Amino acid sequence: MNEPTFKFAGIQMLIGENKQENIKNAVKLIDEASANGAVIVSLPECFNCPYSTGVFKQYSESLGSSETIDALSECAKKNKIWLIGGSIPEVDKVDGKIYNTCFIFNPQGAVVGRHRKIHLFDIDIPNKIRFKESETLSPGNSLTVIDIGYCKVGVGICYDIRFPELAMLYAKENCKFLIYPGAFNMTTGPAHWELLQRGRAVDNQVYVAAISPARNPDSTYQAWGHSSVVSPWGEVVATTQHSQDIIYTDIDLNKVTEMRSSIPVYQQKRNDIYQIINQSSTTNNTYH
Ligand SMILES: O=C(O)CCC(=O)C(=O)O
Repeated sequence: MNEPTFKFAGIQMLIGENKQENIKNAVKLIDEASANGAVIVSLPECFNCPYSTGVFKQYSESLGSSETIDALSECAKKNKIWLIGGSIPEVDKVDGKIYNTCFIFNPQGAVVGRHRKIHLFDIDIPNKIRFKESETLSPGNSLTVIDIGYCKVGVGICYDIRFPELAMLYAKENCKFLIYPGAFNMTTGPAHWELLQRGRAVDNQVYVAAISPARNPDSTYQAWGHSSVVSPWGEVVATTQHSQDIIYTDIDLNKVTEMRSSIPVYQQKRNDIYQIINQSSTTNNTYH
């Protein structure tokens, strides 16, 4: 077996209220990750604004007139890397709706993917946390698969990780690496963040990365942090605490092949008694 290995970096950055400062910090950390050999880098969810439904509209931008997208494009091109652009509040120029969107850039700086969060984070855990993204956001309707040359990568945003069907569809599309920019909190983070990553990784025999903002004591939303990467075997192969940091992992695709040949669940699935079907109506390669 001689599959390629490539270096991934996850940027656990501190996010504040100043959009320009957030963009500047993101670019500085991506430059550092690239200088350290990363060929694919991911930012966290909502990296250019506070994570709060009340401000998404104010911070939102559209493709074609976006200082954030322009800066990421330039940064991907300068460093010649694949860049999973965390997410930003995106306003659609045609329907005016706001989405929680991850733009993805190739090493030439072109936008090659746009993942609009499919599952909105609407939860209410009494006396702990209530959050309703649907108060201001609309859900996306399509899967996002990017071929980075080494392998195909499937992208989800935060709450999307709770839905095993999405990860299963990505595995069915032969993705070997799933990346979830996310921002779990102090209630669900300790309970479910690592568990969900390990579950998605073992079920689908893929690498899984989940990349969080650093915890900002001044923020109304306290992010759990603990950005991590999990191997197809279910081991946490990179992680950190809650401060600003960059995590690095060598993604070794031999591990995917080994796992798939030693425990061949894919050949053993009982498609005669169950099926998982991609019913998304839109393709994800036209953007406006
Ligand atoms: O699923 C969770 O517990 C947290 C999800 C979340 O914070 C998000 O979708 O932004």
